[in-house]
Amino acid sequence: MADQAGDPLFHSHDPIFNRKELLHVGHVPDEDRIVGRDDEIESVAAEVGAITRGDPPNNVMIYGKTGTGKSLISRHVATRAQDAARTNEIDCGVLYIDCSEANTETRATRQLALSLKEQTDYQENIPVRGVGTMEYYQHIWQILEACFDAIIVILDEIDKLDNSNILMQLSRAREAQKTDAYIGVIGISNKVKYRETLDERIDSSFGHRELFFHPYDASQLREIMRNREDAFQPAVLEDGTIELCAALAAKKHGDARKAIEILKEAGELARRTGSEAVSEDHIQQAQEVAEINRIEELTSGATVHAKLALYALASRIITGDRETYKTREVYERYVGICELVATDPITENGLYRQLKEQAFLGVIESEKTGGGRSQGSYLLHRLVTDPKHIVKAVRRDSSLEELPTYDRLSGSESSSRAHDTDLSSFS
Ligand SMILES: Nc1ncnc2c1ncn2[C@@H]1O[C@H](COP(=O)(O)OP(=O)(O)OP(=O)(O)O)[C@@H](O)[C@H]1O
Repeated sequence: MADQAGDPLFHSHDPIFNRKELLHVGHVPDEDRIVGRDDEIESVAAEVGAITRGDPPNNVMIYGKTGTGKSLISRHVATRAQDAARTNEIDCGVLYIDCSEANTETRATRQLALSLKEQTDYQENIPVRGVGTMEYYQHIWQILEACFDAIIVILDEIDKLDNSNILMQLSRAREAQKTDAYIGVIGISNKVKYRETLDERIDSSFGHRELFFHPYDASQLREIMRNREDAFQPAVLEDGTIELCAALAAKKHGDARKAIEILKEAGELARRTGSEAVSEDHIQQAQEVAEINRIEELTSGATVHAKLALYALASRIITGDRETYKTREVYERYVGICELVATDPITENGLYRQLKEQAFLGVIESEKTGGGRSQGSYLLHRLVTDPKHIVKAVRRDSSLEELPTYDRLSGSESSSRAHDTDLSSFS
């Protein structure tokens, strides 16, 4: 076998990245790389901080759009509280549960029990299957009794849990004499209306404070990225790239994750194309890739007809002179497109339902407009993103790759190619 270090196939030096791990999705940055969240850090600490003095903490719910630092700040404060508690000789555990994966009470309690076991020298076997929620709670109470004075449990994406009983069990554990340890829960959700979904009994026993994290503005996003500039080799990021990346992410909704992802993708693009620097052009291209990926992900569970409906709306916008179209107008285009891909169309009513589902997923916006008493009202549909991205995302479906490209629809590609599609039905 060839010696990898000496094999010219594998470069020992990465010309673009220096510490790429700083840009990985799951990376938790050090304290000195956290920017623009001082007030939020203090607010969360004020709720759970009593733990560090051996007093009962408050539960707290953090709301905010994606990428606004909810998970990061929760983990950061919980870890600092754990350290501060230790200096006061208080044993405080920190547990993080991603409820989008552990989305049932059994899964969440199993993960809690297993994580607690991992942090201690608890000897009893905790089976991973074949036992119910009650048994996992038993292990949790036993471990808490034996090993902890307090714990902070972070329940990320809490709205994905199929029921919220765990909140009641954790907040009533002392009262029900299951354990003497104090338990503080930090719940995290993108859905501001989560509280309304809680059973009254659970809501009252959970008795939490609510905090709202606002989106970052462009200057905060710039700072967040500047603080990770050493992810790249010195002088690789051209002037203006971070500013552009921050401006693009701020335009979306101030999502720090998106900003970091775009920066990383731009670096990958530069490396793939053999460039020595990351330019504004790489950032623009990376943003497009990120947006197409996002749409592909959002529509991954959708039917072919839903994708064709989206494509029909996008193609109307590209070839027309308006941003909004009625269901009937989208349907007419959709029927023509079905012919192109040899698929039987569904009914107009069926298409209307598909469009409504896409509105629910946040890919389009549908607004009722109309017409006065005699004319009746109708829906107008608009895309939330650039139609070019929709066309590219839909064409990634292997059964739909024969659909006309964006360039073909917009007329920027010549129509003399061998496999040209007849667009006469699009007029
Ligand atoms: N204030 C900040 N300073 C530095 N990096 C940040 C900051 N806020 C967020 N980030 C980075 O942005 C990414 C997303 O942050 P985080 O996971 O905390 O967002 P979130 O609000 O929990 O999003 P979601 O609801 O999608 O889970 C992470 O990589 C995180 O390190």
